[in-house]
Amino acid sequence: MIARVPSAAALQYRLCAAPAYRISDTSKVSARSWASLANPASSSVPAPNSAAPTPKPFDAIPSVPRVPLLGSAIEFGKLEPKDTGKKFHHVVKKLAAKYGPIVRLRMPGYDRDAVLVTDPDMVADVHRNEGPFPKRPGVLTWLHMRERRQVPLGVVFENGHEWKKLRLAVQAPISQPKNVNAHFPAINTATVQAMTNLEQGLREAGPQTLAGKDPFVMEDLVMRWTIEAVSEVILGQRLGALDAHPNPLARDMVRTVNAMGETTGPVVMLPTFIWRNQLTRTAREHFTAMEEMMDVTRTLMDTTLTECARDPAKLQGTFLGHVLQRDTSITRADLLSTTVDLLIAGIDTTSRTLLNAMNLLGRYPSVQRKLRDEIVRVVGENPNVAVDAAHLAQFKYLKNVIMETTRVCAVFPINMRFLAQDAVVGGYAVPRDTEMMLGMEAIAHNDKFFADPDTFDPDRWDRGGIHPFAHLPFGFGPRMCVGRRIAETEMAMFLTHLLRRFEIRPSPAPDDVVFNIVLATATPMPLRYRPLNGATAAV
Ligand code: HEM
Repeated sequence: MIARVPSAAALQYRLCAAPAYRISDTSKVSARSWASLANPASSSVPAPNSAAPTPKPFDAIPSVPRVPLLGSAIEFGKLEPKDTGKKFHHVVKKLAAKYGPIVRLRMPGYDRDAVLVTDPDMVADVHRNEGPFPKRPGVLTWLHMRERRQVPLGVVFENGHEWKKLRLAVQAPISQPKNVNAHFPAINTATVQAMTNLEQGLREAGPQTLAGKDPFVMEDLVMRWTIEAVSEVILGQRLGALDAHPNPLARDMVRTVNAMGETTGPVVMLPTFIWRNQLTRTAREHFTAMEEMMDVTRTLMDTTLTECARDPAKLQGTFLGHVLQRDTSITRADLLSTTVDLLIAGIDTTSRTLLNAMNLLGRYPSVQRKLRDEIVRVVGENPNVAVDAAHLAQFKYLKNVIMETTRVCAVFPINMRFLAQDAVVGGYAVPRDTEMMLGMEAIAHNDKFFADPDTFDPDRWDRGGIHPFAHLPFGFGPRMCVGRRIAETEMAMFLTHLLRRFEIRPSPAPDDVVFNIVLATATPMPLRYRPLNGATAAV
């Protein structure tokens, strides 16, 4: 049966005035959280449009050539000859330019076609047909590793009822406001420590760096800060990732998250038998990194649980505590896989978005000034004043800055879904279970959907007129990012502290961005800082 779904163009394009974000009853995830500016007003499906034209057949969708084993990789390589896997976001844009906004292709290792869409109306068509248990394909190498180790797939890769069970277990502790707000003091303290580390780092790097003339490499510090914040929420304790001699487990985590990021793109472009048998160095490094991430998390979890057996109060309000106290259906193995998922999904995404935000704020001094003015108005000038939930609720421009950062510099170039039912997508009949690739980054950079798309213009989110499915940085529907509230809180907290202590000096745009699970700069993000007058002394 074809579900006739009217074009999303029929929806009202509303931004800030949108009523509470409503998702299917199967998910109790966040009501519209404070940074959710561009979420569609509702995910409910409008009444079918009986006047819709008969859909064109699936086979009429433009198709990318493919060969056995390699799928469409040869055509991908022609479009983007160098580092094709690492530049898959460019491939997506070039496919859209060559074949149009809907195209069939085959990923290496797959025996079925996927459909790539790069039009917000079609993204809406897909989400309206994702069903109450939205299904997303996994990364084949990650699935293989978990199957080999006989551990469950975890909340990111599980599907169906098993996913729902894990999702419900995760959701309350990490997305309900009262639970996230409970971690504010610890995240605040970690952020102050990160600011102290930054100032010390600038001093140690020399007067040119302290004066904001030479760049400062910030990746490691931001990543360690994110680990500190996420581990507070998940494990109920700070790891000491920001200490002068960081906890070795935190160091291992930075290393393995980076290695997983760097190796996934190239390895998934290889024929399956090559990575399965680990015939290349990158494939070997990839599997080693995944194994290590699992081992580090197991050690952390075991240590936490042993400590908490002695002092159960420690786990109060944390993800682990919540699951252990209330949910007997979650096994220890489920807990391990899902904790790995939360750490992987929560570290690189947030730290990359912050690095992007800082580079953009340096390049757009008037935006930075306007943001600092708002921060000082809401929290005050004294950098020692802690930031709390009431402050965050008052920010308006900060929300726009984060939203615009995720648009200009997305961390995920594509999102994925399987259709839950036969559907009409972009006027074509697409059968259920078809794998749909949503080219969100290509849409965000298309001047058809965003005026002057390369310009960092946070005010555009107040002007309205943006298609509600044109920018979904945290995804959409019951399967949208479960860590959104934590991510928003962390980023707001970090920028609020940073801009009260430092000026971000102008730097060039990063010249090379690669697909390392998330989009990341190939070399350190160009960033320069200068402490504001006397602001740092009292930390
Ligand atoms: C700026 C930061 C972040 C961005 C841009 C981001 C973005 C996303 C996106 C686009 C998805 C896919 C949603 C969909 O399929 O509709 C996702 C899923 C997910 N994210 Fe995030 N995320 C961020 C931070 C976090 C954090 C901090 C955590 C956890 C602490 C987290 C945990 C997850 C998990 C577990 C999923 C899978 C949810 C599921 O399949 O049910 N994310 N994220």
